[in-house]
Amino acid sequence: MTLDHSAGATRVLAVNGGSSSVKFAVFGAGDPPQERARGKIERAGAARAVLDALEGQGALSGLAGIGHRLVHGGPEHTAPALVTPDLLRDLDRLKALDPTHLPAELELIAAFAARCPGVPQVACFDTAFHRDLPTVARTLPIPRRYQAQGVRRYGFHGISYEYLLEELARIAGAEAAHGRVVFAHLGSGASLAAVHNGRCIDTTMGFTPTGGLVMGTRTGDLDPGVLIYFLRSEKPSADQLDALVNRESGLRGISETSADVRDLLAHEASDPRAAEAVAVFCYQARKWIGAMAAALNGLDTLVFSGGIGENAPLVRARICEGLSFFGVRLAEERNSTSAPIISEAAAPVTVRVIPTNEESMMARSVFRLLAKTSVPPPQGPPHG
Ligand SMILES: Nc1ncnc2c1ncn2[C@@H]1O[C@H](COP(=O)(O)OP(=O)(O)O)[C@@H](O)[C@H]1O
Ligand SMILES: CC(=O)OP(=O)(O)O
Ligand SMILES: [Mg+2]
Repeated sequence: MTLDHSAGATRVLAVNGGSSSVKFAVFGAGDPPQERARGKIERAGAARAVLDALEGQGALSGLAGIGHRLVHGGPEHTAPALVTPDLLRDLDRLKALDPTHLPAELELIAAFAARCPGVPQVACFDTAFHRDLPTVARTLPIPRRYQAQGVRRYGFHGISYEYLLEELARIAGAEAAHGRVVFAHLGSGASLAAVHNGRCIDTTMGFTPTGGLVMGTRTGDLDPGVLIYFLRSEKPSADQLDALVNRESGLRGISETSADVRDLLAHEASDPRAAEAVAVFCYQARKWIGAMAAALNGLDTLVFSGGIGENAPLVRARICEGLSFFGVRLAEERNSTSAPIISEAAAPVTVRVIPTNEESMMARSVFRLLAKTSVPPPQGPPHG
């Protein structure tokens, strides 16, 4: 990638540390921020390797700020926040809530602090979008004393949802964005959010990103009795149980071959296990969309996003197949090309495909926070 290193360039780097890869993008100032470069480091391994790769691509010079996706903010962190020693101490205590994402994300922040001293870092929380979940949606039916420990439903993918909501307002207008909207973020992690008047009123993931809809390698919601059965029959350790529900299950577990919907679609004609995995995914997504629409007392807009939602017309068609009873009707041709609107013109529910951009949302948050707190950009001429 090539970056504009001209003097005075104000750039923000957004780092999206996922469960299996690190995505990053560099943005110049603007509303929306202007994307200058982007990349993805697969199976990133160590934080140092990520930093070396970014440095090699010139992404670390002349930065005014760095935004990080933090999957979990716990009950207290409900807005993007400047990274400080206090915040880091606090987040360290939250690691147990999401061992799949949080430790690696904190490691990245530490590595950036060492490599880019003086550049402010901003933590953007996936849970923040869901901060106003109504009590009925956030309460877990377990003894009340656990609430004090923060054991409740949080919801995730919030950076993506915030971006999609802003995009929906930009593309379709404020009225549509304030209507009853279900966002379907279907990637290797997958969830849905029910949003009305810009407020998230329910979502499928709960206490951790393991909950809700079946995913690439995660179970989604599981009858707790299944875990009790495993605990008694196989006596797994906590780590083994974690690996079972987060890495060995979902589409990978059902198909016994792959967590990737592309592979499963390619083999569904010849391998019934692949066909079953895709069928379970589509069936569950349909059921959950129905549940979210019930929480909203109806549906005006359905938005597909994420790697699967943006790129798999067949999956979208199968999900929507059984939803015609409440007005979801796809236009086959538009769906096959992943057009911005894929529903029939006269259908009561407008179905859209909006590519998500968590990095852009993070950059927006960093620019906004830097403007508000007037943290001075690092001095010295840009290099690289
Ligand atoms: N053309 C495609 N057809 C079907 N599925 C796709 C396609 N492209 C990507 N995907 C799915 O999207 C998933 C990745 O989605 P993405 O949102 O990038 O995930 P994450 O950010 O969680 O790593 C892949 O595992 C794959 O299943
Ligand atoms: C929150 C979450 O599940 O993130 P990802 O889909 O990136 O794994
Ligand atoms: Mg993702």
